[in-house]
Amino acid sequence: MGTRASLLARTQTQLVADALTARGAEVEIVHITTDGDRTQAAGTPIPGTGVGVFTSALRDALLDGRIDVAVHSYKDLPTAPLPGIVLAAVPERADPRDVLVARDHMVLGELPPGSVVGTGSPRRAAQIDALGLGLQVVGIRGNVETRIRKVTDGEVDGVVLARAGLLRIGRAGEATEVLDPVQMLPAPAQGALAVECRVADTALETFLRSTLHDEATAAAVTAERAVLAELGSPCDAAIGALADVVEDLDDDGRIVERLSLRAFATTAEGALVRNSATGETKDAEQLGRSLAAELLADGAEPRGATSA
Ligand SMILES: NCc1[nH]cc(CCC(=O)O)c1CC(=O)O
Repeated sequence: MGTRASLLARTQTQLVADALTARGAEVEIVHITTDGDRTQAAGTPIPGTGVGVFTSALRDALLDGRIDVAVHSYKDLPTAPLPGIVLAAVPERADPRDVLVARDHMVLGELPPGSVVGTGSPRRAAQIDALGLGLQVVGIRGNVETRIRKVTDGEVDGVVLARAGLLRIGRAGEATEVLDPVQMLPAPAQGALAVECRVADTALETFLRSTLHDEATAAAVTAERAVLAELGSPCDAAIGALADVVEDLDDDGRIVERLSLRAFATTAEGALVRNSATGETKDAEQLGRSLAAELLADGAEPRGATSA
């Protein structure tokens, strides 16, 4: 198995490795350095887009046989499938919500106007602006530990991070507020992992799927990513989406599972447009696509139109 060298990536890979080992697999983990890690370490911004910079080196290693299994943060993967590689399993997702880590134990509403919130995510920045609290958003980069340190060091008053990442590295207790998705919709597939192998390794694919795959997570993430595929790309798009599997009653009064999906995107002027829909879990992809179409009809900026 290959992993990036960051604490979060290593922890996520170990989580999957442990599950495979428990089922009798022999696992060796190798570290792969990505362009994203290199540019991040050098402190240079990744121009325009971060799409795939963290995931492409792992996929290269998979394709050329240095590794057999790659574990990605699903939300960092480009939406287009890559020939030769198959998504073998989507394990049960961790908490998809974002959290605030702020100075003096403050929640968002307690930060005085003018307070500086650090995030490199256009999605988080757009939603913080939309709260109208007078907070100032500054772009920051670096791994999770680096970003928390910017609060401790007083460089910023707060940062917004994925709760799943903090949970995995054992630092969820440092969050000062868990942000409600009504205020802060997470990135599509946030908190979920994507476990990939080569298309040709069908026995390995079957093993990974039977050991790791979670259908409810996969349905939710499929709907969320379908919104993204229609409207933008990971990292550079101010797009949020969150699907929950909920219980509903069908026409005969029987309990059925349905997907409840909410999403937002931004107009060319930077205003938020939000919408929501529910559908059957088996139609997850279609549910996401039609919600994206509604967002476009509501004025969301179409894919590729953005210059910033
Ligand atoms: N963009 C980086 C990234 N990719 C995955 C996670 C956290 C884990 C996850 O969301 O699955 C993070 C850090 C963050 O957004 O705070």
